[in-house]
Amino acid sequence: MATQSNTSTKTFTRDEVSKHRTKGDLWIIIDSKVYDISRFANLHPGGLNVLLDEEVAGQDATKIFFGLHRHEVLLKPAYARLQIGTLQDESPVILAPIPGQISTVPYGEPTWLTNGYYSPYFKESHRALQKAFRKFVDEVIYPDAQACEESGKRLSQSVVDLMAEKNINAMRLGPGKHLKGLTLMDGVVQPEEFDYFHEMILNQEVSRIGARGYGDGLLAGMVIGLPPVLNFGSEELKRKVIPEVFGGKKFICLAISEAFAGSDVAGLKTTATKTEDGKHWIVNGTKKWITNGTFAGYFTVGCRTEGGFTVILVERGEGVETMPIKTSYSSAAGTAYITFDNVKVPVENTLGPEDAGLIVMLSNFNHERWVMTCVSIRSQRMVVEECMKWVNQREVFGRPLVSQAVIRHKLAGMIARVESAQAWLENVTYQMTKMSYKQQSAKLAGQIGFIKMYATRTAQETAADAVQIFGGRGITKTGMGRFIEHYHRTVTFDSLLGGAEDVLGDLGVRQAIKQMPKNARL
Ligand code: HEM
Repeated sequence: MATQSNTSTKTFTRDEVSKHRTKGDLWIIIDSKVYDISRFANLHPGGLNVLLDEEVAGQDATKIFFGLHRHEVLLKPAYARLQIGTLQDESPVILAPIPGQISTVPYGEPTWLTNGYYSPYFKESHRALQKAFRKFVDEVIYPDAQACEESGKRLSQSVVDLMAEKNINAMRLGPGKHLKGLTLMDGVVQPEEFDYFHEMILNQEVSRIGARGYGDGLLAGMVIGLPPVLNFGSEELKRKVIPEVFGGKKFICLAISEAFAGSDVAGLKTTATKTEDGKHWIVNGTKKWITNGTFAGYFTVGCRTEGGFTVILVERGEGVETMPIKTSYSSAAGTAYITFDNVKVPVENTLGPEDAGLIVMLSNFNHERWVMTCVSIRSQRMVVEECMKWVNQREVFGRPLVSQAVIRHKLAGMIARVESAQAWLENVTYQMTKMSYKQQSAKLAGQIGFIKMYATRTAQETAADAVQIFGGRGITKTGMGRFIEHYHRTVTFDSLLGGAEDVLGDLGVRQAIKQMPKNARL
């Protein structure tokens, strides 16, 4: 007989539940919770008949349920309210994720976050930032990411405002003077102690959202477009632009590539010519694949000028038009095609030396590639975690999927790849904390090229393996394999943004050969 354990939760015996097993009077048990699906059954996306099966109707359907649905299905309010009680003297084993929680799935977290393991690199402030920021990502960013990745809308202003309040935007530009005097993430880390490991944490935590287009829409344009202003802009320009961007009032993007040319700067066709009085630039041309371009208010633009190449900050206004480009990830990224038609820009907006602006671009490449590497490696880890869960819960031929040797072989490769990439990343990051920016350019450009090449290549291998493990679900946009489908569809972005793999590998080898000692012989 049903007993009332408190005002809202009834308890039932398994026997009682088993009496409700027909169309119109249908109960099931999932993880000790009792659901009345009598009315829902007709609306069930998987159909009515499967619910009337004798192993399901009135029975404990935990195993079969988790073989077919993600846990999040039961957490949705529309479905959660189908629960009418729990089993007497039993409690749930499968607990809902708690915001900020650390995964206990083996290899679901980097070693430094895994209970019982050690790392020489991470101090208390790193751990405090990780803890606070993960909670923020889970509670604030993740729900917005899922909604916008689907709708294609840019991130919500309420998220930007909260990020600004906690100075997350400023932290994403890495350590430096721009953090002075700011309260970072409610004070968990002091500006003067903020280093590249803190920044790595932000990059890696945010990539757990599993929404690649939104991830770039989450102000990636700022990460690559603002440093030229920060490092090469006049004091007056910085005073105006930086607070607006960090404060989330205006967005910025980096506009270099064109349909005509990418990193081949000599081939760019966008021009900037001076007015007769020398007070303005007149900018004409087009730019393509510009992340955050559709909603940016500022554009850091690479232009051909009379004697070379110059970087100019253009503000959205007369003559600037942006159009969305459809790519294989969501338009939440704001990827744009931009036209500049006789746009008048004050010469004070010039960033760095006139006609010698290549240095402005090159100076940020290493940092940009390192950021992408952080993201690529952490996304790979999420795929490892998804696969670990799936192979454990999915049954084939009456046994868990992981009992197949070929599946274990694939997992071995995935784990080895992500662990080696993370260990290398931590080493490179440590070097960054010890070197000046100039030393980094000289000594780490090649290493960063290599690690990005390695990370994005292994990411693609892992994506392909994950699809094989998930089968049809790995190519289905909803349900069990939805993160795998998304990852597999969008993984290529990382391998192209910031330089194609072969180009980066080649850069690394050329740098190494340049440093070969003259007396080296076999
Ligand atoms: C409270 C109970 C249940 C709820 C709220 C529910 C909800 C859903 C939802 C939302 C989907 C769409 C796929 C997704 O987004 O994951 C689905 C699919 C499905 N459900 Fe259920 N379901 C329930 C119980 C069951 C049970 C007990 C079975 C047992 C056979 C079942 C069998 C299926 C099947 C076969 C599919 C299609 C799966 C696929 O396309 O891969 N469902 N269900």
